[in-house]
Amino acid sequence: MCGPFTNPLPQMHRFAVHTFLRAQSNKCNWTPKVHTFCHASAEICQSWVDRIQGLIDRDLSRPKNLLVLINPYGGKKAGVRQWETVAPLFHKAGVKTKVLLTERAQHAYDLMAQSTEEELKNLDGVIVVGGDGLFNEVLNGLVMHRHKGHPAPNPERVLDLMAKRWKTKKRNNSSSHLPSEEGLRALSNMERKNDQSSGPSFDVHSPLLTDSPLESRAVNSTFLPAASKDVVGSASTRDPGKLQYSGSNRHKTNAPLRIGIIPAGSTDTVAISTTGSRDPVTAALHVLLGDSMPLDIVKITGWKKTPQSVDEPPRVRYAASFAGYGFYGDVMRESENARWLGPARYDIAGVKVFLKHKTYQAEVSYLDIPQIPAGLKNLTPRNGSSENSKLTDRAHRVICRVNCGICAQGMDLNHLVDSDSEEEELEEASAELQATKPRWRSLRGSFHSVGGAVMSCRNDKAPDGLAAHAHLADGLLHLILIRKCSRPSYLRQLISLTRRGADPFNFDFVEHYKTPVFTFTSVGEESIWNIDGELFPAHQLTAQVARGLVNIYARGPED
Ligand SMILES: Nc1ncnc2c1ncn2[C@@H]1O[C@H](COP(=O)(O)OP(=O)(O)OP(=O)(O)O)[C@@H](O)[C@H]1O
Repeated sequence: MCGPFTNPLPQMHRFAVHTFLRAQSNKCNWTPKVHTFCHASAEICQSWVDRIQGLIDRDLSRPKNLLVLINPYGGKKAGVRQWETVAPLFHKAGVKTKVLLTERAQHAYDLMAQSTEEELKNLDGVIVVGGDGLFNEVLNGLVMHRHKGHPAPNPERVLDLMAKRWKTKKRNNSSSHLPSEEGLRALSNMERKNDQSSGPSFDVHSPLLTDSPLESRAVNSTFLPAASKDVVGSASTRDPGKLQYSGSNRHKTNAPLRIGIIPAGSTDTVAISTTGSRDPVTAALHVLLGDSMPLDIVKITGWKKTPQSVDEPPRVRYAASFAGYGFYGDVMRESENARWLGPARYDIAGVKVFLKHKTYQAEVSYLDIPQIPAGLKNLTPRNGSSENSKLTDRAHRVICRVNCGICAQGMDLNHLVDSDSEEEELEEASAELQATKPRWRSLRGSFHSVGGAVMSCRNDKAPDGLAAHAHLADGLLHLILIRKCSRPSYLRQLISLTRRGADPFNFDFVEHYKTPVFTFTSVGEESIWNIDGELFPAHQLTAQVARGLVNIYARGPED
């Protein structure tokens, strides 16, 4: 805000400029700061005010019209209070807000899904005052019927074609790529014998997708420089009531619709992973300054709720942070029965599920991209050896922060996913070309958990996140497999997540791969998927990254 007022001392005139300060302890946490300027001449003061206001008004990335959705029952039921804390900032910045309290689960989803394109065009953004669940509802409501992505590869088809191609290759070429022992193990996996073994199985060149799993959607990946944008703005109004978009007489910015999140949930993973902070005022400042960045989203397709299900169409859900099976699904299922305990329900459910120490048989396939741009290159395992991949991964760990070079590279992996390539063609291709080809790899075993993290998934319990060096907009997710291990070993792994700087992948029962897509098939007793904190039963599942599918009011963590 900036505006002149008269000094009690007769000859001085002053005006105030509202901006913010970074906290010394954690520079991701911002506090509002007011600078006061004065001059003896009222005209000069006014000219400065006009000049600053003119610059603010010309910044089209700043929102003017927002829809605010508050979950009054999320987290510690502090949603309304959090909004009341930050609403004066929106008022000062002159941002119009339409505020709605959600009345039930799925309310936010319905509002977004039922909004017409015209209504959405008249909004600069949707602000979620709640947790990851509410964010997920808004995300799904916005993209479910609007996102025209590539069809999900069916897990069964991936496995069958891999087996078929491998058999063909073996018949045609006695000097197969694979050591015979490994190949035989892989083949026996494919034939679904009751194999309890663990370890990497086999790979087949050329993905089996009918189309690329990657989004080539042009994203607004302008990572806005902090310094030029840090004056908040001017007068505002709060406009509570029903959902009515004011289409006329408004100043539409040129930025795409963005989603903002004022954290008021139990875990607030999305807010912490995208801004580094759980502070509502910081979150509000990111919105008011017009911060903008694309965010990768995982499209989850589930087939068959149970192995027995028949004639069920596949179900789709989009996730912004994490899809986890086994331990993560069981904890979520257990905690849903104890919502009345508030955020403490996760701890209690976690202990209960940990003590049961269950494992689940599954087959997991992922697309290995052997050649990806510099900076990411060595993060992807190249030879299936988990030991090797762990070493390269540790050596090239890059945390996603504000102005992230990796996310800004504009990586387009579509050319790597060439479904027309015939196996023979590939055989003839140079070694160099072969090295650039994506390939499916498949694993089978008993897992405590199977997880896909598309962002770091930082939270209070895991300060570095489940996947500390996952990027917000690189088009890849982190596939994390926890194989069967002893209870004390698993406990050590879980504890490593709670310690800053520890390495939760440095265990011989943990496997970790970066990929744009993976498929999953359960082979025995079933757990349930936990997708951004919501339960999702699926016997078979595909997770594919849609690169930069949505834009958010954030710039990435500064720390
Ligand atoms: N008025 C309401 N009454 C009951 N449930 C609601 C209402 N509004 C929203 N919900 C549901 O509450 C769920 C959880 O909300 P939210 O994500 O805000 O809090 P949380 O689960 O405590 O936090 P987190 O997801 O960060 O752990 C949402 O998925 C939504 O379906």
